[in-house]
Amino acid sequence: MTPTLYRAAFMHTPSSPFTDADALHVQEDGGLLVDGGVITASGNFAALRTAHPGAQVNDLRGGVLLPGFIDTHVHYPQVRIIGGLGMPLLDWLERCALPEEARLADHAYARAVAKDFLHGLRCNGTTTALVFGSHFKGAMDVFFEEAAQTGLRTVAGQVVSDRMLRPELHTTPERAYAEGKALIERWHGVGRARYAVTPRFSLSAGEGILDACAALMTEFPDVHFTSHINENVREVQTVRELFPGHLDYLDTYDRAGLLGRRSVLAHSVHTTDRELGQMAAHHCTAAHCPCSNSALGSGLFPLGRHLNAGVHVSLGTDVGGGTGFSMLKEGLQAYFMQQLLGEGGVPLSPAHLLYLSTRAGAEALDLHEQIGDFSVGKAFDAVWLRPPEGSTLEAILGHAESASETLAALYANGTQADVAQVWVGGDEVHARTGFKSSESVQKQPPVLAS
Ligand SMILES: O=c1[nH]c(=O)c2nc[nH]c2[nH]1
Ligand SMILES: [Zn+2]
Repeated sequence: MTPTLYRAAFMHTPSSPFTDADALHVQEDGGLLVDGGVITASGNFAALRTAHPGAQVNDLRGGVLLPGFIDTHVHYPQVRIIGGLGMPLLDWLERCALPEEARLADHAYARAVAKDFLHGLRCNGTTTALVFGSHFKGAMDVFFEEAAQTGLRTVAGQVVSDRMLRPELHTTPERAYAEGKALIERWHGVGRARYAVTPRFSLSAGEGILDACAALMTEFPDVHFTSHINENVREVQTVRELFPGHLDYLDTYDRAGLLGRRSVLAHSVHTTDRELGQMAAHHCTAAHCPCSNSALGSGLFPLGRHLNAGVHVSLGTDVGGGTGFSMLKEGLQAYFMQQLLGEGGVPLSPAHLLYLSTRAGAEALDLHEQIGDFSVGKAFDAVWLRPPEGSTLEAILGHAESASETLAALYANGTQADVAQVWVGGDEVHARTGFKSSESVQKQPPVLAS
């Protein structure tokens, strides 16, 4: 097939701005040559055009091209209950989340929810997600079937618990193991799907369930692990009472043998220094979910303490405790919360926000050799942000004087309405009306033109 040369103003962070002051890479009139879904050359458009005269040009000027967003904590069964405000975590679970999760016992309902969920991801420019699944195996088969239809990259798992939720959401260690094994054998590594072993949290998962999870991870060492940790003070206190012989919350996962390079722990708001030291030693990731932490009043994420301890941090929307699928909004809220911490906060630049919503997620999932930025050899997973004509964001971008200002404006103002087109592995997975690859795109000067 003829390679495609994408012409766009693009930005990406092939390294971390937390350790590299020059992490933000910008091409104002850039070119990305894509062959078989993989970036084979990257640089200035004119130079690439000369070197590859036979390539088919896809002109994306008039917007900004970013690596596809990577959401490292988002709940599939909760898409339809986004917006339950005014409750702390445990009340919100009981009143909003769990009644809806019980409805996914019905496969037809689960399929409709999966479609809504996957649509929410892709029309917000999210190309990869670490997905907290359903308690029902059937709803997970449905989810993976629907995900395969969309072309998105998903790392997802059946959620397992055996106490303190609702009886219909409880399983046994034997069933958790058997159903997890069947799902891994059917879906892990098939197309763009991967599997994550997913006990809901230690509050609802006794030692037998955690051991069943560990057995799966021993048998299938390249699957992922995800759960919640230290989100809410009442939750933390309850876990302490349920595991009196354990040192702390992290120790409940650690002693079961669940922590490693591919472990992503959501929230980590009330984590102790001992736990941070162990998370770093195990190379775990903390998935920061600032909109959810704000909506449920869980607390202000201590980003500086995580970074100082050497814990990797990524970003998650935590739909439906969170307030929507936009990783732009999530980045902005992460910035706000560090601002609110005053001197204890980490000042986040636009480059940090881009890194947290793209490359940091790829590292969390151990997929950074394949996705997360626009380096040569990476899959072409991308989101083209192009504000609608006449929008405020269009006006702001037209007057931005630097790449950093442009990026800041995107995070401060960008919404789903600005997502014009989305690709995964070079395949178009979403296009706003009027922006199909097959249709001719209006030619406009690049937003970043100097
Ligand atoms: O924000 C959260 N959402 C959930 O669904 C959940 N379950 C356990 N802990 C949780 N936290
Ligand atoms: Zn969650």
